[in-house]
Amino acid sequence: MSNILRLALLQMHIEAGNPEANFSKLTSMLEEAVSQEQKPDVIMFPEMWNTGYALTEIHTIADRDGARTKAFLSDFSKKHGVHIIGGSIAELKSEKVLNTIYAFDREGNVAADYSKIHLFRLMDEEKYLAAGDKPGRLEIEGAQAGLMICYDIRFPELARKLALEGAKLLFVPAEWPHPRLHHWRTLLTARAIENQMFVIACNRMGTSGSTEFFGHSIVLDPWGETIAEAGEEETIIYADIDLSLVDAVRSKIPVFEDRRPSIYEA
Ligand SMILES: O=C(O)CCC(=O)C(=O)O
Repeated sequence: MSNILRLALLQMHIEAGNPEANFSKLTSMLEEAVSQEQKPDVIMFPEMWNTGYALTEIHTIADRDGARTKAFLSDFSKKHGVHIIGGSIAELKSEKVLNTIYAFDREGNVAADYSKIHLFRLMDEEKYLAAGDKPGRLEIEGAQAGLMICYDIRFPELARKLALEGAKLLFVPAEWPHPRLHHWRTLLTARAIENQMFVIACNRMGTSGSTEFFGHSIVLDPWGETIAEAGEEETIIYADIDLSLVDAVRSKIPVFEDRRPSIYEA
């Protein structure tokens, strides 16, 4: 089993309230990613890519039980033999709308589902969406990975819990807007450094109403160094990561052995 994983992050524009346009855009970007000479092992995309933040109509346009999304992404991952971290979608479940990541293995099986735990009140999420209540984890080529969505990265406890449970990678789909680029880069870098893990974050780009999204999808290594980062345009970024770096960093600076939780954990 190789320690090297090739990643593709689809930094796409999302049309609010138009799932058809978004499915079509995603399809063409997925086709582009798998047509590269060196096919990616893992493909991911941004938060709420099916509907965008059309919150006032979200109940009507959310994907019921994620059925359409799951069928589409399962077929694609199986056909091309790739892992997919399916961004997140607005999903209607028991008459509630959740913001959910579905991840797929190379055979098209659902490898994990995770619904955003922390709702972002600055964008009225709590008025329209229900929060998830369990962490998201999966295994990719023998390595444990964690899932978080956008605002979740402001909660270091969640990333630390995932790392303590063995995660070496953290995937973060997002719709993170201007003017908080500094927060985006700083928080993601801090999660990578403090947990000595790869952080792979895919943001949307483009505008929606008066909100401007800056892209800057990024892949950070366990030292917090940037391996790849997009600008503000619609693009796909590719990155090769060597999973053995996690153990190397953790043995050089043994943060996890040096923790003293009895002093600072409630
Ligand atoms: O925390 C932030 O500044 C942005 C979060 C956000 O836009 C979201 O969770 O959708």
